Amino acid sequence: MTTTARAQGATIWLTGLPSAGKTTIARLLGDRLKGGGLRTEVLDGDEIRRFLSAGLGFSKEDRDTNVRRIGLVSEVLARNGVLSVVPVIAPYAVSRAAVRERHQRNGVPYIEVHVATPVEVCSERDVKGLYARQAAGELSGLTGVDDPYEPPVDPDLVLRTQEQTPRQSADAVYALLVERGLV
Ligand SMILES: Nc1ncnc2c1ncn2[C@@H]1O[C@H](COP(=O)(O)OS(=O)(=O)O)[C@@H](OP(=O)(O)O)[C@H]1O
Ligand SMILES: Nc1ncnc2c1ncn2[C@@H]1O[C@H](COP(=O)(O)OP(=O)(O)O)[C@@H](O)[C@H]1O
Repeated sequence: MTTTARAQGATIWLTGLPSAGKTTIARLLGDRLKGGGLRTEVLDGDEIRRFLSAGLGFSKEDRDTNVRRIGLVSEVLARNGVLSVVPVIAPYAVSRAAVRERHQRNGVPYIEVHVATPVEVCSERDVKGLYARQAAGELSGLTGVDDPYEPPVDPDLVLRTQEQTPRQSADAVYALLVERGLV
């Protein structure tokens, strides 16, 4: 088989706070990529926590392990020609750097998108009710509230979703992929 630019995979990692918009954007982007006939996977963080990362919690160590595992799965997919979209918080810079470095070492494209929705907006959206539960004292260690989120220092793209529709956010990621010759 001849390798063409269109057969090149990549990891597209969407990092950000709970309710920032990662899943919504990943699904819209995934649908658009699949609709264009491209091999695409959206790695669902919740599903991974049920299986591959079953038993892991939300300590720094467990989150790091979770992110590195997902990074490896995504890299394997990407080096086999899949556009792998990863909507996972990945709160620690060191974990994200480890995933990026592995990709770079192995020549696999890696795109980091910061879904940079402010915590005030995320807590208003509160899709899963986590912010309310934290405020009610029913949950602790919520990313961005009483657990760290280290914002990416040099992401490939920053999305200010509070100023965009979900479609506009997904289109911005798609445009970056076009610019990088990945679609
Ligand atoms: N304490 C705490 N902090 C953050 N998130 C929490 C927590 N407890 C449960 N959840 C839910 O689990 C989802 C986060 O899983 P991730 O695998 O993306 O997180 S991590 O990268 O390992 O930190 C995350 O999903 P999203 O809301 O889609 O981001 C939450 O719904
Ligand atoms: N520009 C945008 N991009 C993504 N989501 C948005 C945007 N504007 C509003 N939203 C809304 O924010 C919520 C984000 O939820 P979700 O995608 O589950 O977040 P996360 O996966 O980061 O926890 C959804 O209800 C979505 O409709």
